[in-house]
Amino acid sequence: MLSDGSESLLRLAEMEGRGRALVASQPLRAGQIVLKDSPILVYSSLPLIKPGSSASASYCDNCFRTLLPSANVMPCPSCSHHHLFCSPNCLTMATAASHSPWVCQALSRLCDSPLISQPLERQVQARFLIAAYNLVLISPSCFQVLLSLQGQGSPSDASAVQFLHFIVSSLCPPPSLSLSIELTAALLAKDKLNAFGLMEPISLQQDGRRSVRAYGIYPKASFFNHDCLPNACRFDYLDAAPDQNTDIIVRMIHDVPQGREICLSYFPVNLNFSTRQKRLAEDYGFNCDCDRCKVEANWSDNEADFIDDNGNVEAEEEEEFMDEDSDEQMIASDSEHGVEAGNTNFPHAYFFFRYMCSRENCWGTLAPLPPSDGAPSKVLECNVCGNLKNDEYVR
Ligand SMILES: C[S@@+](CC[C@H](N)C(=O)[O-])C[C@H]1O[C@@H](n2cnc3c(N)ncnc32)[C@H](O)[C@@H]1O
Repeated sequence: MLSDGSESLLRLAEMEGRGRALVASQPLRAGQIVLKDSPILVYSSLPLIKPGSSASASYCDNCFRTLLPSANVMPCPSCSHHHLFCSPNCLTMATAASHSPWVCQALSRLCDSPLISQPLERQVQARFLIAAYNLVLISPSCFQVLLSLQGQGSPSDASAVQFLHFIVSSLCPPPSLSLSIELTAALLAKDKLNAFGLMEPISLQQDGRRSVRAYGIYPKASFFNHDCLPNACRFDYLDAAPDQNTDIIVRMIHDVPQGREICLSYFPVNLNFSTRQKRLAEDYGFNCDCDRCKVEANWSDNEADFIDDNGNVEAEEEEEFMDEDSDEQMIASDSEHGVEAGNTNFPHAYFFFRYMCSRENCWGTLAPLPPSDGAPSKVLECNVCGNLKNDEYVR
């Protein structure tokens, strides 16, 4: 199930109340790469008819690299809806896979349908469905993997499911697959629970907001459960990696012992308690009772304000944990990763100070670069903006 050597670092386990989970099968070190994963599908997060303004970035419709003005961009010769590729190689690869003749025709028909007046979310869901049904044609085994992921569909999504099912089955039914509304519902649920967002370059951030350029389904990384204080985080290098640029890697944020579950945070760690609880219940269908939530559930509104809605640790608290005496206590609570270890009511302040990116409006998480020759790296990398920072705790 887990390949590339990651099977010796992580094992798949069934955990009560959490489903499948990835657990450290040996002690893991800060910065260690515990998983490399390739997507079974990647799809654009842009509207079906892409904005033509020069302010909006354009991405290769195969590898999702940013298309630079100087690039030798190749349009799809068969469709009129702006599918662009960064090289002849990407065009050839796409024509045989993600932009197959059926996808090309299906997207063209959707661009001429009532779907284009629907909200962006609906259009992107349609893009996912087309990519998912295309898997049946280009890689039936990957389609089976997609079906095996968590997610069954819920009544709250019924109207979106009905609409998308009607549009796809009437305008562009996939060959050799009998569509059912149950299949559409299950696929959309799998997308919602498992898709990873691949962000736009930080240089395109507008008003402090950065959008997703594409979504990918990563079959092994889909087994990571959530923790509001994650011990690992994932990185992608869409514009930087010379090949297989849509692969992701997961690196440890700090050391963990054998047997510990390895978790990611499903969203930026700066969100406050009530926002996190709401998102996890509505989008992922569970109530989080991680160590951080156990502590924050008991905070009064006043204490909750230690972290404002933007994730800033407020001055008084920051001073407190930068104090020499409290420093050790917070290191201790972090290494235990439990609420018992600290006797402050903000035991995870240390995590924010050390592992949250300080760049304005970034909210990324920092993980050390991989250890070299067994020694921990002194450099932390942000998984959102890519900034590198010296880790003052590593001497
Ligand atoms: C991406 S999947 C993670 C793998 C999943 N456990 C499985 O069995 O395939 C996301 C789903 O896992 C479950 N999950 C993730 N984190 C959890 C947590 N901290 N507590 C309980 N369930 C969790 C929820 O059902 C969530 O919708």
